[in-house]
Amino acid sequence: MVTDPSTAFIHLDDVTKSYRLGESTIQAADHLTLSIDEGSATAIVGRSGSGKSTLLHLIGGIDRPDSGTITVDGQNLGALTRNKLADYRSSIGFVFQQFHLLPALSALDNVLVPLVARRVDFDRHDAARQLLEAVGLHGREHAMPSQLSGGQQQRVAIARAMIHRPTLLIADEPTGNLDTTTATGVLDLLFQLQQDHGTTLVIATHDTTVAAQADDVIHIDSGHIDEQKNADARTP
Ligand SMILES: Nc1ncnc2c1ncn2[C@@H]1O[C@H](COP(=O)(O)OP(=O)(O)OP(=O)(O)O)[C@@H](O)[C@H]1O
Repeated sequence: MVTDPSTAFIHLDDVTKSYRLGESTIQAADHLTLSIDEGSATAIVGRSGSGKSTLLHLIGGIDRPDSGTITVDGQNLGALTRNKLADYRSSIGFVFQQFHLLPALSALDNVLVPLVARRVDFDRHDAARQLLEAVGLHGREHAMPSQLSGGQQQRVAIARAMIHRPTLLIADEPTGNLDTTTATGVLDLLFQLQQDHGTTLVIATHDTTVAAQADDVIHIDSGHIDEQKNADARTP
């Protein structure tokens, strides 16, 4: 668990983000201060509308805060130019509730999408095949998304999120569209990949069982932190 913000991989200091909705203002991030360790798995839990996605969007550089600072891997996101922020965003692996696979591309080609126009020092096809095998889809490389179940499509999406070897993986309700058994398999896979690759995982979920697998759990309500605690459930 993080004790020193100066050594944290992700640090938010007094971050706010509000949205105007007609006459009213919604405080989606309400003076958030938190730290996340490199290589850890952090669950963001809270009821619908509590601000989980907002927090992930701020960490992922998809949204900019109204005030406060966000530092990731030593970079102050607020100080980055538009191009540098785009580079930062593309360095992250994102997994969403909707799988967002390209329907005209095979599983293998979907996994390769993040590497289009990117120079890499590894064999991209080998890497994609290995990842599809790691997510349990060996033999389904050439299947089209429409030929895969929801759980299998999410596995492809996870492989796609990992293909560029991100140091940070952000997952927003990744099991929201899956039945309980399939969801458990997908979560186990995310945590396994996180451990195997030393990736920092930040996962937002309604699913309280996720908390038991995470290193840290941040409870949010109405945009502010109710509690940040070490789940202390993982065997060393
Ligand atoms: N673009 C937007 N414009 C206006 N209000 C927004 C916008 N995005 C989010 N909100 C509001 O901000 C609050 C937090 O939303 P957010 O999506 O972060 O919650 P959440 O915890 O991820 O919810 P869910 O679990 O339902 O996805 C909500 O009240 C939501 O309606």
